[in-house]
Amino acid sequence: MIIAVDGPAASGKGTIARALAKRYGLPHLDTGLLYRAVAATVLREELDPEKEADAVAACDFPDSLLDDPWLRTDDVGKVASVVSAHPLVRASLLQRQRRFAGQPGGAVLDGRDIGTVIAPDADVKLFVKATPAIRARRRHDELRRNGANVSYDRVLADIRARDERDSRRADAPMRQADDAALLDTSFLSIDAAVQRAVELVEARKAAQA
Ligand SMILES: Nc1ncnc2c1ncn2[C@@H]1O[C@H](COP(=O)(O)OP(=O)(O)OP(=O)(O)O)[C@@H](O)[C@H]1O
Ligand SMILES: Nc1ccn([C@@H]2O[C@H](COP(=O)(O)O)[C@@H](O)[C@H]2O)c(=O)n1
Repeated sequence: MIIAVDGPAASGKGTIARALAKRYGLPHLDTGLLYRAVAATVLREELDPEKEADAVAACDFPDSLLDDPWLRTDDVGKVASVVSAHPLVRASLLQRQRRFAGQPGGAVLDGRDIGTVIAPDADVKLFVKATPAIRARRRHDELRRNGANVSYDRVLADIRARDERDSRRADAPMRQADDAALLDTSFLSIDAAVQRAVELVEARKAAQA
């Protein structure tokens, strides 16, 4: 079974994807990490994220980079959203994601274009959303827990800018696939959001049986 989980930054899609992977015994890929690894390489090598050729050169990163906690920071996330708009960067990361999705038994992938581009034939597609203010609150809390000294207003502005870039780019913009179930986590606890996701997966499985 392939489960595609898409949605904007800090909507809770990673939390839900990890929980679904555990529940159904499937491997999980956080595809945002791949774009973050490209961004981190661009930053480390002092390349220009706006230049497609520079970003493409950064796609050849070592797998070990994916474990670097630096990738999870907001600064890297912002640059990830810039490099991810280049079609040649997306093309360079496409096969890796498709191979992961296509492994025997299936997989859970979360990102922005899983249900639309990476795995358009996924058995189950979820689009996870929450209001920008609630997402900013969650991300701000998370950053503060991790020791970052950043204001809520700055986090909200970053989230809005990232939404804008991710949904307006020409190639593989973030959007809900026509056949994806919408899961609004704005007023759900983590447990309730995961429970709802499981219900949606079970409903989709039953409809396909
Ligand atoms: N339903 C929820 N209620 C409260 N907090 C939540 C909920 N879902 C997730 N969170 C928290 O919000 C933060 C962002 O969640 P998560 O990392 O799953 O989002 P994401 O959509 O994968 O973000 P990104 O695209 O930036 O990787 C985390 O600190 C997580 O614990
Ligand atoms: N399938 C995807 C996944 C991510 N992106 C881009 O990467 C940025 C960081 O992603 P996170 O999920 O780790 O926040 C994101 O803002 C997107 O620009 C993507 O394009 N496609």
